[in-house]
Amino acid sequence: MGGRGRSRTQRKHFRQNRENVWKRSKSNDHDDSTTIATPSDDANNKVTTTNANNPSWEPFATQNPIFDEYYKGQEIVSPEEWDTFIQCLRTPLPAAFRINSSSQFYVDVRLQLENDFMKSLQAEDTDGNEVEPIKPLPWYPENLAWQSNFSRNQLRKNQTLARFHEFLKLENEIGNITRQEAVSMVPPLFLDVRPEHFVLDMCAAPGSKTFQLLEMIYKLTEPGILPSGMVIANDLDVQRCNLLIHQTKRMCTANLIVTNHEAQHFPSCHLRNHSREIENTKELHISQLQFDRVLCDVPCSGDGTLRKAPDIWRKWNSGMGNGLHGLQVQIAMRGLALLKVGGRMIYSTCSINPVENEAVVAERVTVNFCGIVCILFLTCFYVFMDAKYLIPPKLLRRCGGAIELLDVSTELPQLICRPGLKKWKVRDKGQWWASYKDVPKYRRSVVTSGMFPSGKSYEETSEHDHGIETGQLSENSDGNSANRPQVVDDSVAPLNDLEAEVSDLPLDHCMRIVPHDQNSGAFFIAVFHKLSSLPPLAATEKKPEKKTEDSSNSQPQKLVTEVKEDSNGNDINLNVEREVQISEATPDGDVLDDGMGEAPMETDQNKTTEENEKEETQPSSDVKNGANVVAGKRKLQMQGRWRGVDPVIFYKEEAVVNRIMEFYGIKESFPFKGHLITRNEDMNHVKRIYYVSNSVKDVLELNLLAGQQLKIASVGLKMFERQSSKEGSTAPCIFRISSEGLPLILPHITKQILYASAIDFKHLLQYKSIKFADFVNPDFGEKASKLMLGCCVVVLSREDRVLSDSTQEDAAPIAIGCWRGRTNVNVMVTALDCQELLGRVSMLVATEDNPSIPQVGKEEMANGSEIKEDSTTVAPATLD
Ligand SMILES: C[S@@+](CC[C@H](N)C(=O)[O-])C[C@H]1O[C@@H](n2cnc3c(N)ncnc32)[C@H](O)[C@@H]1O
Repeated sequence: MGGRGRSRTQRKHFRQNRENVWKRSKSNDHDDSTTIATPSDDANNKVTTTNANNPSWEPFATQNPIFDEYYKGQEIVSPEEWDTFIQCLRTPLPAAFRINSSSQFYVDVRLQLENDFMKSLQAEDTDGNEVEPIKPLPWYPENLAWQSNFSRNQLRKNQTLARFHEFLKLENEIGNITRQEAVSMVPPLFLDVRPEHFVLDMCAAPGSKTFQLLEMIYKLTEPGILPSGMVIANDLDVQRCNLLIHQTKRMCTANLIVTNHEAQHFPSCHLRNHSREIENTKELHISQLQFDRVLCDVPCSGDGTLRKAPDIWRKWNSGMGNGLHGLQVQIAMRGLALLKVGGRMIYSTCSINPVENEAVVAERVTVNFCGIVCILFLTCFYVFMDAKYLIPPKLLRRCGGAIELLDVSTELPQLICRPGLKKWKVRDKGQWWASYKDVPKYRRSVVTSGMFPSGKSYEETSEHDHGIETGQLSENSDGNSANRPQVVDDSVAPLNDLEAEVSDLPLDHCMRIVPHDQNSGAFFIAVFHKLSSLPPLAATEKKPEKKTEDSSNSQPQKLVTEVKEDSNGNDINLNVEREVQISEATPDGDVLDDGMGEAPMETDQNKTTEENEKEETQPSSDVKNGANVVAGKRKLQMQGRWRGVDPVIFYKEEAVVNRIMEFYGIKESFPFKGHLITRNEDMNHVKRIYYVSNSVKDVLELNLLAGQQLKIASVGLKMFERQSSKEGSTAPCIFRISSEGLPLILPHITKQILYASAIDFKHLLQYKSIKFADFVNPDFGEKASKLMLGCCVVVLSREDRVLSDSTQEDAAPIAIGCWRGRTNVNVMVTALDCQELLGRVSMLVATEDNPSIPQVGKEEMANGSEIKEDSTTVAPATLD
């Protein structure tokens, strides 16, 4: 599992993804500046920084007076700390990365970091610089997360650093490490995920946290055994979803479904209205989607990532947070509805703004789900209706008690977190508002009561002082009319001396990470525990939010089949096809305007899942012959009601499945039949067969019965691929085992396996194709010649593996997929993976007892620059 089998397309996506890529070094220094953050280059503490995304190489301005005014006003840090805080925000972020604990070689990678790089760098004089070049993040378990912090200058002068840099790039490409901002690694650590959990990651792209969640699900599972839990990773944005799919492919997991929904409308596939189907389906294990754990890492203004994305300095204004508050509440409340009683949910943002953080939490804690729905309802119509006709929020607070806010700050004692704020103000159009009662009527569609610490509605706070309503003008401290519609320039408004409301909720249980505490980005985390079912929702018709005057940049979206559900995620009304116009005050995205626009719900992705997955070891051939292509154009695929998405079909071609089982000698004990799916309706031209875990199978079956409510972008582990070469099609079994699927199926197959000595295994990796007669061990060649024509698996013989302290006795076998041709054995692994495996195997077996094996290990591992990125194809079209 993990670390193998990535396509060229996938690697390209990695490189394009700012969050997750270690870019290959170029001779250009500017490019290097994005490769590794270089705080010490900012020697003069100038308020500028360079960025490769800036085409003119103009430095970014790293200051914004409105930002300063806003956060000073919010007292985000004490006045004494302000200078340290703001200076820290202006320096680039140290690079951080995680070792993928699902990778076969993760222990070796960690040892290399601890024993080789860290010690060597400590021993060397790194240019007299006091910055520690690499160190494990003290709060991350098992030394699996690291931070590196050195300058281009140091990199140029220090050979160990240069070697380390190459090592990072290679390991990232291979999938053994993932680049991820340090603070972004925190939320999953508080989620307490166990292997049996059903986990929902509501806003998951590009997938850094999904990857962590999957690692947690897989923790402690034996090779070849799947955990009983699963992860559903959802994101609204199709392009970002694709990044997520490529990112998580490195996990080689059968326990993941990637979906493409608005999180606030995520379906629960409840079968209450389908009792007939339930009766017919005796084996259905679940009748509704409910989750043990929910991660709600919502879209936010992203100002906590200023050190990584300095372009935000220029764009930042206080309207960003205000505009996102409503959406954040909706997503979080949907998460709570889908959470099982007893479950845990995390709400997190990479924003510093209390309106996006504590205010969202307060809204939920105060009134819980039922209350929020009603508050949203009130908010939508406040502008139209007199408050006296609406349900008083005092009543709504009685719904409280179903959710508690946990204090988990002691769970990671080494992580420096500050308690959440209990008081803040709201700023809108250059005005500060301390209480909702002060907000003029014409702004109450934008500034809602839930944004304030008390969460009190107009009725509650105004004490019937309806001056504004009756047209009396009130004046703010500057003598301006507070309720007269006026355009106030955000940059010139004075900081009002208002006394902020103080929340009486335990918002100090929330955790704020500020940059200067541990040289990191900023983050906000709140942990919820669901104590009991949420009160049933009154028959409230959810209506589209009124388009506010701030929503000029929102896109109307077509939402098909909005499934109405009550507060516990039960469907109220299924299969109602209608169109709703949704408008949001600001576009979403983790960092606003990140160049990835919001995708409409119905997208014609124009490509099938199969087409999207570029062939790894053979040219694409059979798509053209498939039924999907009509008169040169692809017919639009349909997944239930979702247009433009490939269907998910259980693969039940009895003859083919039996042939595969027979050819590889798949053990009866392995749950095989019923676990295979394809994304192609034309069974004669299926190119790939995917394997799904029990848990994913259950969800897919439920989804089918519930009318395909889930819009599934990706599911299953690619287990078999059709071998479409001439020779391949004459083999007894035309489906070869894919490199992703090999670790899972290997313990369960009994045929087509060869055990190679270290020298023959290495020769295979080096030469890729070897004639039977040319193996060092003639016995191996003979055994190979006796296998059936077609796919086979070559396993490094255990006797030839030197098990060091780091490699446990029960370590997973090292194996590669090959093709037994008429005269040769051919390796079917990408060139990059061959190179990396060669290095690892060399380290494992190159000993004094084995002097014939060249000592290529360490150099090959570190010398990533010698590896040609494009040399992916190793299995020749003609296999012999
Ligand atoms: C902060 S990012 C998530 C980062 C991600 N959790 C990770 O660790 O890699 C927020 C994500 O929310 C997505 N998003 C925005 N609006 C959404 C919505 N209404 N429903 C679901 N996802 C949404 C964006 O496309 C973006 O990928």
